[in-house]
Amino acid sequence: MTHLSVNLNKIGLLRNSRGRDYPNLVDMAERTLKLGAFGITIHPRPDQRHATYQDAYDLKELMKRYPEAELNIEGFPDAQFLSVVLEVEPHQCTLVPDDPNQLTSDHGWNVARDQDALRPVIAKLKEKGIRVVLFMDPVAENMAIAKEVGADRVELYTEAYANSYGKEGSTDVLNQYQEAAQAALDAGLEVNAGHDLDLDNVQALCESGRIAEVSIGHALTVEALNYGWDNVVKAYLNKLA
Ligand SMILES: CC(=O)[C@@H](O)[C@H](O)COP(=O)(O)O
Ligand SMILES: NCC(=O)COP(=O)(O)O
Repeated sequence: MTHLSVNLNKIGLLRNSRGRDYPNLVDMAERTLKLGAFGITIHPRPDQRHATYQDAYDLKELMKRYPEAELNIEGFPDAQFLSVVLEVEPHQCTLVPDDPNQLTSDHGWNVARDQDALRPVIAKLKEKGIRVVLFMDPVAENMAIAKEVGADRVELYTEAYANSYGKEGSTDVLNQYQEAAQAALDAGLEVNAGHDLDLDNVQALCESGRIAEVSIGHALTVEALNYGWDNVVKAYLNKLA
């Protein structure tokens, strides 16, 4: 079974569009946990275009009432992000090598190049008991160094998989992800996955049993416009059971 962590960035985007607390992100998080989701993910970016740093504190309070569930905070480890994460102490922190001006996340870490910067950051997070995940492209050869710099898990960046799904050559792409996942497991890492996953493509990625957790937000929110939030969350849970 693969755990579902629902990314609420797009709920934050909708909320911020009117400068009011509607929809309330914490209410949506609680609704999602009550439906059976394993966790909640937010990715506060420096411009706080959607999820905010305050959301992290507010969700931390919510999670105290759901001890079985997890909070995952994703982001680039700049000083502000790290200060918030070290205060909030989420169950999991996923480090993403995003530039502040990127539209969205679109690449994984170059751990070999960035290892000197990553090591102390990872160590500081782990001192607080936070599980540390590195957002990575699906390259099997890069998994050992992710372990070596101290990560507990990798999150496979799945946009390429999503783009290939249902098209010619999709099996080769899926095999690349499975090989990268196996290499991570062989290195002593657990494996998460995320970005552009949806109700159509998620099951084929996860049925091998290698993926511990998927974090899904954008497509889930769009699908909810068509089928309803509760129905979509339950549909993901069925696909991942
Ligand atoms: C790291 C990743 O792929 C996603 O978690 C990211 O949170 C998407 O960010 P946006 O919601 O800003 O597109
Ligand atoms: N880490 C992936 C995530 O949290 C959500 O990505 P997406 O489903 O919004 O593309």
